[in-house]
Amino acid sequence: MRLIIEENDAKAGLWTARYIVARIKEKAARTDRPFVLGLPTGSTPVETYKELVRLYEAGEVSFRNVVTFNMDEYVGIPEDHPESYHTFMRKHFFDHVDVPAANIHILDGNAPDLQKECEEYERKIVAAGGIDLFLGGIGEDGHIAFNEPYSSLVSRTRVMTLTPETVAVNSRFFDNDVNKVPKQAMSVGVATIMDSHEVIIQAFGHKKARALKHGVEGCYSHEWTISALQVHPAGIIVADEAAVGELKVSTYRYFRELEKSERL
Ligand SMILES: O=P(O)(O)OC[C@H]1O[C@](O)(CO)[C@@H](O)[C@@H]1O
Repeated sequence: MRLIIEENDAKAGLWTARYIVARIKEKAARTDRPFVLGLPTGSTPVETYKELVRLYEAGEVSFRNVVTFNMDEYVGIPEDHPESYHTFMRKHFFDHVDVPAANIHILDGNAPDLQKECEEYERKIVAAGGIDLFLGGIGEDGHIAFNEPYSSLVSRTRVMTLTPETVAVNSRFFDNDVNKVPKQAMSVGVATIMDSHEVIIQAFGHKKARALKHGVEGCYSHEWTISALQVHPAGIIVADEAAVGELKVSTYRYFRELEKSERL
């Protein structure tokens, strides 16, 4: 696992966006096959999307040959609801870049058969050749996508019941009213994410520090689903200084030194 520590979320967003662009270009240079990108929503990736849009507008990258799979969506709210992940993605990314509509995949939280929708999503990922790079964030309880604590670490896309903690945290997007927050979501599983060739998890702010500590220094455990990244061959955590605030000094220094030597 690599741990990239940047001063703040804006710098971490730049690092991540540039890394993604480099990967897209690298694949384009060796094959015509599309780059398959897993994408998150939430406040965490906003700076990354801003930079990806900026790089697109500057002519540094095209998303014409990129296929996307979003990690999750609420169950039961209209697709055009201001807080649906469909709306989020259009607002922050898809409306500003050249990714073809046919290449975009987001789970349908209103599908007549949710289970079937989840199974088809897994099949579509396989048909696309698997995910090259999955970008994600973490919840304060260490969840990745909506894989709440005690989710199976070999889970696949399915309907999840959100914990009261996640409902409370997400109520900030629903007039601070927990009753307005959907109680269920569809989410890729931990194994869906871990099957990706590369995984980048972003963590910003002190509110994520406990989750990050468990993810980096804790045991591989379903209690903190972020810990699954420990067994991924190419996992990267991109954090700001606040999010690494609970790490041991020795852990912090080790990862810092590692990155210095990687750059040599
Ligand atoms: O970036 P935020 O808003 O803190 O949200 C964190 C996490 O919540 C989710 O949006 C949903 O669980 C994840 O996809 C994300 O990683």
